[in-house]
Amino acid sequence: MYCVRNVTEDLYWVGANDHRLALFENIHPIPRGVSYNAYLLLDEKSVLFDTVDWSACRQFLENVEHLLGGRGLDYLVINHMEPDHGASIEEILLRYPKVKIISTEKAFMLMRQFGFQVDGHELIEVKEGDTQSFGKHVVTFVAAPMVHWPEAMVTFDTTNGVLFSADAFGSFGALDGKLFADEVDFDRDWIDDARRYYTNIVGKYGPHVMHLLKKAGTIDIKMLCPLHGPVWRENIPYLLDKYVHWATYEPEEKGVVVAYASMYGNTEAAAQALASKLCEKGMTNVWLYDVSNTHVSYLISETFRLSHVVLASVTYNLGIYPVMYGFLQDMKALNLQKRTVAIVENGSWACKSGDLMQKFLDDEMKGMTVLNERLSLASSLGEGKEAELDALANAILASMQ
Ligand SMILES: Cc1cc2nc3c(=O)[nH]c(=O)nc-3n(C[C@H](O)[C@H](O)[C@H](O)COP(=O)(O)O)c2cc1C
Repeated sequence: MYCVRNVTEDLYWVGANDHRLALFENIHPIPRGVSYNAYLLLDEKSVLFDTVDWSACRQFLENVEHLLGGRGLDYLVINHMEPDHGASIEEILLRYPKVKIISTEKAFMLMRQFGFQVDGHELIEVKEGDTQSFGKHVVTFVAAPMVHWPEAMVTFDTTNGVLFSADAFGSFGALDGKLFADEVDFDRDWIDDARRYYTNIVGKYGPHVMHLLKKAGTIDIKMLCPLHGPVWRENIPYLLDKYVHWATYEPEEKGVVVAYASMYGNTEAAAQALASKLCEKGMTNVWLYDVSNTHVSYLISETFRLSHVVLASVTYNLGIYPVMYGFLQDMKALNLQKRTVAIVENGSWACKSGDLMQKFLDDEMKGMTVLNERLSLASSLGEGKEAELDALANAILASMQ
């Protein structure tokens, strides 16, 4: 049975939702599932924009077949060939062998590399600024390298202002019927997943995203059709503003993420005490996470959101606690910058974690300001530590002015 929705009068969502996948890219937990979006335009020509993951292929094919109603498929535009969108290309080719595939040179190269059997079909290689008419609708192709793979492009329908934005403006989370962002309370129920999706999947490529956003600023976008998550037809500046923050590594809010690593609870207790101090002093936008039981994708997302980070770690065999070290490496890998960091260290006989975290932040990352004040624990937060704790909280607050 088909499951489709109208996007405009002649454009349809033909994607599918996946609640079975536990880990996106086999790394990131997606407890609310994910959608694979594809779109079918029924103009004088019939045009399919992207395909879906293999797991959603059957539903997708039923959707396309239903809407075509016996009509052939004229074009398949592949904005992004990554297998969670391109895996069903061959199934389309088997059913509609006369379809012409429009994509970039790099995408065709990668399709061959992945073993997608596209040769023998009509391939139309496009580049930045090329246009194509499908009847009433004329589209233009815009290169979007590294958003989030090198072959990516986006397609802008100049007739109605729809931007097929590939992985840009996407989100984790299954749609479950609610196709449009204005059909949900996005700021309450979706923004955390959208941020976690962006920061972990595309976060590294901020300059490339800014490049695309600058190009997008020159066209009159009425609708954003991403390959995951809701379609945007209202309040697009809200999402663009979030993207500018994320892509330039500017925090969205003044606030503190406290990430702690603790084996026996003493470093955790210090993190709690610091959070209480901050709240007592008026900064209540404070969020505590145990790195051992919080997937790092959530830590990354929160670190992109907030201006300040407290790293509280035990020393572990003369090193940083391994899970905390993993978090630091992820921050570096995703190019996170421009945060103010406070350090809490703990060691019972040879405390090293503070110096090592400081060195990592100074040497390996860009634009991180580490506060001079540091809370240093010998096993636990003893009575005599009140002044140090206070000084650290004050330093965090002072750096927010
Ligand atoms: C496996 C293991 C290795 C540790 N290695 C060190 C170390 O090299 N240097 C040190 O000063 N403390 C070391 N510690 C002690 C911890 O850094 C920390 O002081 C202690 O676990 C108390 O903090 P917690 O209650 O937050 O876990 C180690 C503890 C464990 C369990």
